[in-house]
Amino acid sequence: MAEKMPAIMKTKPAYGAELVEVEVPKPGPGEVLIKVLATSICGTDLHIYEWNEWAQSRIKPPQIMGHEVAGEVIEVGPGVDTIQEGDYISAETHIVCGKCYACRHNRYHVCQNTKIFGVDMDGVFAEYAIVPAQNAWKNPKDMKPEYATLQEPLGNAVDTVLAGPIAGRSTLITGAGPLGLLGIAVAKASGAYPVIVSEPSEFRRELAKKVGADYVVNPFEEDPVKFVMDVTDGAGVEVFLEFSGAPKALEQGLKATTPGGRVSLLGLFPRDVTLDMNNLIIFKALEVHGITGRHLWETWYTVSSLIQSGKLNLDPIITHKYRGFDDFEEAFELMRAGKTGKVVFFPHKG
Ligand SMILES: NC(=O)C1=CN([C@@H]2O[C@H](COP(=O)(O)OP(=O)(O)OC[C@H]3O[C@@H](n4cnc5c(N)ncnc54)[C@H](O)[C@@H]3O)[C@@H](O)[C@H]2O)C=CC1
Ligand SMILES: CC(=O)[C@H](N)C(=O)O
Ligand SMILES: [Zn+2]
Ligand SMILES: [Zn+2]
Repeated sequence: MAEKMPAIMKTKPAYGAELVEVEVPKPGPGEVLIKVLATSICGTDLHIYEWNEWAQSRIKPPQIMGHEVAGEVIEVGPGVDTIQEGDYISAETHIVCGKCYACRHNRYHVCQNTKIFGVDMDGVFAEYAIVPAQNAWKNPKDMKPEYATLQEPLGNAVDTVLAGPIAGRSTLITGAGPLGLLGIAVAKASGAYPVIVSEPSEFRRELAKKVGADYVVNPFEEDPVKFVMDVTDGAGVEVFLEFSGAPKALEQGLKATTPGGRVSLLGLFPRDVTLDMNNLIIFKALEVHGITGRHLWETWYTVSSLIQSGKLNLDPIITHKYRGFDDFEEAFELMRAGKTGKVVFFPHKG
């Protein structure tokens, strides 16, 4: 194995990132070293790349970026007995403390001391990477690396879609970015019908259709509430899944949800949102879920089984594949421009 490797690093507190040569790291106690077989870009990586306000408050350059991954374990650190050399793993990115009030109630997804790799420490946009053994998830050997790396964001989508009954339920999804597209795949694999998607980008509406959306609507040209009422004979949808983080989409979705229906909110809003709570939520007796991270480890079992079932239509979502990191700037800029679904790197060129 080489002693040096290329890595996409946030080198400076400014826009962008650099492809640099760094030492291949050694696994410390409780850690494993993986050969990265596939790694994908998350919206959070874009925020770090763009150096937005959140990134400025959280990231401490220089740091290797990236957290969605699939790889083969090539070395285990001292004290690791759950993972072995040769295991094919993905990783939960939230490193939880196991000791706080939330953890002691098995609510690891809201651990108050969560650290995230690729955010609070070096990440996986490299040929080799360190993963804490407690965060490793073993994959079946025949799972394609480009699917295995998507399990972490798929976990967000699974928790959003499956927070309540979905089979046979009319469903509105607002936002068909990478996460909304994964949400469509999960909703369709789980038997939702009809799945209506509201998304302003034509490119992403087309992707939504390829993934399996039954209807798509452009909320900037047509009223999505009327659209939903027409499709559902005036009833509104049973399930509203918010994946856009757009305040207007939230309001429209709540209006389009049938009284007594279920709402799951994953999208993060850029500012405080003002809503007519009485008429949009309380008098409609809506069941509202906030969604964050993934349930450990229940969500990972569901995600892995869904992929293995062959029922998740992931191929149209993976719009860009890169061998090596040489074109990483193109990948980031395309994603920033909304011209991608999921972007996957295969770091090893050979
Ligand atoms: N709660 C959590 O744990 C997590 C939340 N997120 C959030 O999930 C959301 C989705 O993530 P990505 O797909 O990566 O984001 P994205 O920004 O790529 O996708 C959002 C999509 O919403 C669309 N959109 C904008 N205005 C709209 C409107 N009025 N109606 C309908 N669609 C509209 C955009 O065109 C875009 O395609 C983001 O807000 C992100 O911050 C991401 C990861 C974890
Ligand atoms: C911070 C992240 O981007 C991560 N995917 C998460 O689920 O929290
Ligand atoms: Zn992420
Ligand atoms: Zn905790």
